[in-house]
Amino acid sequence: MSENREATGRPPAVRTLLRLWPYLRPVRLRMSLAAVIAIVASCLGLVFPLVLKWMVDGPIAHRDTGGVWRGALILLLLGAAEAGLFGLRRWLVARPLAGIEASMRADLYRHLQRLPVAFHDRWPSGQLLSRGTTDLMLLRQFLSFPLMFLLVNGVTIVTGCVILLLQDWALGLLLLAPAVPLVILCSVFESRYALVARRAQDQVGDLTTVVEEGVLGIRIVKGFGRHRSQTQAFRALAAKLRGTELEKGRLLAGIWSLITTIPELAIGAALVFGTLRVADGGLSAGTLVAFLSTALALRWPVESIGFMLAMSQEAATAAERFFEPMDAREETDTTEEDTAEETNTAEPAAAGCAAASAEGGLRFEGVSFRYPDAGPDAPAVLSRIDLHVAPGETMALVGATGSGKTTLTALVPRLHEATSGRITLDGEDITLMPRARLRELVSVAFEEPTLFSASAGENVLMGVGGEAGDGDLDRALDVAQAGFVRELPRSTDTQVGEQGLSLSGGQRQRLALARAVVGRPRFLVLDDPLSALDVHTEALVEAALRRVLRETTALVVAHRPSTVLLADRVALISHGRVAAVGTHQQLLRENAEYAWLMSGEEHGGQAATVEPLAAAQPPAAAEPARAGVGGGQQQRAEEEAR
Ligand SMILES: Nc1ncnc2c1ncn2[C@@H]1O[C@H](COP(=O)(O)OP(=O)(O)OP(=O)(O)O)[C@@H](O)[C@H]1O
Repeated sequence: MSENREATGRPPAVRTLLRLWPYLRPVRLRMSLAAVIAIVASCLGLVFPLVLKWMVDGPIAHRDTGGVWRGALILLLLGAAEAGLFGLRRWLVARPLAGIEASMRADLYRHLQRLPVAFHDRWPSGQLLSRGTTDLMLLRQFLSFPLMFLLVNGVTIVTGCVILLLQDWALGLLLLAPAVPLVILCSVFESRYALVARRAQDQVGDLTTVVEEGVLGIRIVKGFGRHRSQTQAFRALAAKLRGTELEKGRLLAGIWSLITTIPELAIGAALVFGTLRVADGGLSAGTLVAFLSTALALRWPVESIGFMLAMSQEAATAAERFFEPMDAREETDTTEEDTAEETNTAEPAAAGCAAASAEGGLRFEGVSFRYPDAGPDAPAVLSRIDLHVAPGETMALVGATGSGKTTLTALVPRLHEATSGRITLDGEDITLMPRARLRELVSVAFEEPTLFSASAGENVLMGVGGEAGDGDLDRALDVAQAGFVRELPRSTDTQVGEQGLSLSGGQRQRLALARAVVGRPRFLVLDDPLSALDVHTEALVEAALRRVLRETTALVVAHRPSTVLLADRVALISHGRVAAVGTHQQLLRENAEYAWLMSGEEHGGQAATVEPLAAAQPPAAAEPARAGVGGGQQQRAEEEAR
């Protein structure tokens, strides 16, 4: 990831940094005031040499002790004022900068939530994580320090140079001569450092991804004894990052030594030249002292330019990385207005399907789909799907692994957008509906149940957006046979831990199912939601689900016959097309592929000889071994790895 980006053209650092203006705008007055205060404080430092000149040529030359004390007092007051003003600047910027960082982070998070699933399929989560943490921290540091001090030090250097030239133009020119090579060196350094800084920050993102995967996949890592290879992969990335950081260090050391040495040589030359002129009587000792003190006072502003340029480059890189995901287009209609509109217009999902028109139910009309990152020449995952699930009907989707069942279900809540064709809910095109309304109408539960670091109850109630009462929670838990929650130490208030990993797979699946049904959705999309349950629990969940399915229009991906028996009709998906639609019995009799899929036989088995399953049989008893398609491609890959 990191290497590719270096090759691409980058906008100039200044242009990237200017994009931060909308965040700075609200605090511009406070920041400007802080900058003025810092400039005054910094220029006060240049008054010290002038006081020294006055002391050397005046009270010290005339042995006036009172004058020396007065000079010392002035120096003390100047020092106190300088320190006080710098402290005031710090106080002025601390609060607005923390605010800017917080609002940028909030914007990024809000935006990520609204980006399409296709975006998240492409982007490693560690990259996003590092942009929301490390990069924003770098930006805050930049706004707090280099942004202001490049200006402050610039003004101080210009003022100091004017003072130097006014004191003695010949010495002044001698001292300023290195400015030209320094500017050239700085610009070369800047362009080199920009590339290395980008590489380092991308590598931090890659490293974060590896750490995250290692932590989340700890069971697989341990289960397959992969900790060594994981550690090696981590070490390799960490070594790469270390190399890049060392490269940064080398560049910084190079520019720092040049920025320090060249002015020091100029000061040395000015000292020799100035001393000769004092000896000749062409220059007063006080003027030479003042000149050299001014030159020394300018050392820090000049020397600091090197690392402030480095920090600015890192900030430009951080801003570029921040705006990359921010520039990605959000799902088009997920706006606040939609939410408001939805609140006003959406009928309660609990209204059931009574209002369904003749066009009602869920309808796919000539729907095709190709994953956006698959490329234009890749074959479509779904081709010309025509399917109608009547109001109140449950349709099972059956098909071999990779045939496109999950993809088809993902199109209903618009997790992906159909490439062509249209999908309607009760006659209404889903692309014309506000997403918030669509997602209230449609509830989903996926095979891989995702839970959040919240209480079990909160996880379930996510399915209704927080307006449900205890009755709904209890009903949903009963339907999903998730009564185990009540046995937990703090009942439904028990925290389920990160991603619900403190629960078993079956328990997580039941909570995810409870979340899907708690809002009594009009349309229910279930992607093999019972796969992790033992046969007894599955039979209980199915019995309860049957009642829920009577009140809703449902699309259920099914791998095993017992789940298929929940459905009124079955659609067989084969290579991204609807190969057949009918009842379970019909398809068993008439469709060899379906019969084979339901038989659980190895590929090549005699599909035609498969005994049809009796629909009247109780689900658990009707179930043979899990159908051959059960685990999916990922699971198969894991088995192969084993
Ligand atoms: N994000 C993605 N980007 C590109 N291709 C994808 C993506 N997700 C799935 N695919 C591909 O789309 C095809 C259909 O996948 P899908 O998950 O819909 O199959 P499925 O029928 O649900 O399989 P299973 O029964 O194993 O869950 C597969 O070839 C898969 O490799």
